[in-house]
Amino acid sequence: MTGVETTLYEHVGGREALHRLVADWYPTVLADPLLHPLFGDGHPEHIDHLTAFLAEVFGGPTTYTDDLGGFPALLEAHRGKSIREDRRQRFIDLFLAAADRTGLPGDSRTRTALRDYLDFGTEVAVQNSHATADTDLHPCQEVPRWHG
Ligand code: HEM
Repeated sequence: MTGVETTLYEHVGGREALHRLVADWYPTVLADPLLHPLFGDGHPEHIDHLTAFLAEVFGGPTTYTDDLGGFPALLEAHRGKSIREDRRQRFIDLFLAAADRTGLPGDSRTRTALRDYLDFGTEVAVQNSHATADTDLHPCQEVPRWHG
């Protein structure tokens, strides 16, 4: 967006705010009857991995790409999961609820970016989760950078 000086990452409160959000969201995913069958009892490292991924998407440090496997790791995580639309929507709803609970800024820059990115990112995850060949994969083949 023209004239905006800060990255989205800085604008939303940096790693601390994103970590707070993901750490609040993850237990609600594990406790959710619709999502539990997919996530099982979870993996504690998921919180740090998703935090790093979102930080990178929003213009923060590139830790996910540099140290955590980058886009190939993300692809691998969703491969074969056959994510259904109702589960995709629940994933988003729980994320937005956690954003409210943890006090992520309520301004339109933050909320528009969050909603738009979640719509996009979950579409990518869903498509890739159904792919049986590389040609079925979503065309976005890298960690996206979301400018808002
Ligand atoms: C914005 C959309 C999404 C993003 C950014 C995202 C990101 C991630 C990341 C970073 C990981 C961990 C990979 C690693 O360990 O490096 C992961 C794993 C996973 N994701 Fe997603 N994801 C998205 C959407 C979804 C959706 C919609 C579902 C299902 C409803 C889903 C289900 C899973 C599952 C089941 C795992 C494995 C978790 C585990 O190891 O315990 N993801 N995702």
